[in-house]
Amino acid sequence: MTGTAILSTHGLVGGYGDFQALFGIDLHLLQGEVIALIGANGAGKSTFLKSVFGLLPVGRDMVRYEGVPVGGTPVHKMVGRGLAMVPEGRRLFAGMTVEENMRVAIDHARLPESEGQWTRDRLFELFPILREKRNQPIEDLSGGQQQMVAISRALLCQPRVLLCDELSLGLAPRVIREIYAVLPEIISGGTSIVLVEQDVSLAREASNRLYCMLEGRITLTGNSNEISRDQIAAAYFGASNAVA
Ligand SMILES: Nc1ncnc2c1ncn2[C@@H]1O[C@H](COP(=O)(O)OP(=O)(O)OP(=O)(O)O)[C@@H](O)[C@H]1O
Repeated sequence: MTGTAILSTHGLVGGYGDFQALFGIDLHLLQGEVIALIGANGAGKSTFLKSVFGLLPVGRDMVRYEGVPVGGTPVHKMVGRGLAMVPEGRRLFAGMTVEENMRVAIDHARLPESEGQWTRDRLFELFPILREKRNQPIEDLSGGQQQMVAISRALLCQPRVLLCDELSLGLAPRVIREIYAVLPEIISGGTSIVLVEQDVSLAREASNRLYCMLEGRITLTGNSNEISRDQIAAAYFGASNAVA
């Protein structure tokens, strides 16, 4: 590994009660990098993100942030250290407006809005439609607009690492492109990104490096522009099902 890992996992195991979903995940995210985590339904991608973020119990040494063991740290403290997550399904606060959803993040952020990279104004420049809709209830927004709020809410935590769970889920291709187009700006603001993504082409295009998961294990890793489609197919479905 060259460069400094801002986030890494070491033999990460985890799951739900007696059900083990992750079997020794070794992964690292370098400063300024986007890594994509791909894999079929049920491979363990969301479980991995939740385990890193403190939503599921894991051993302390299994997750390191800037080299410091942080596994099992509660979510609010993870946010305080510099992690934020855009969860699968967005999980916005129903009955609240766009700006009220943003305020919740501001109240729990690593830094005050005035000292952080991300302000509401900057996010309204990134997603102009949200400025127009800022006083509307979240339920009145389209799926794509809600995803923009979810990303904004996470960025207002002023993260140094952003964990994104399936940004493209249920969205039209045009909207997906619009959302993925902001990733370079997020990176240039000093935030590194872990992207969980079902769409392999999108994952390869958007990332520097890629990890493929199968049944709770990493089956392939490498530079996104160097890994072949055949290698991905073998890692995604298991070697015996690889497409020739
Ligand atoms: N809350 C839960 N309780 C028990 N088992 C769960 C729970 N959530 C997920 N699992 C199981 O853990 C395994 C990994 O699921 P996970 O959601 O992490 O996969 P994934 O790769 O994110 O897939 P998807 O794209 O469908 O979300 C699966 O076998 C799944 O059935």
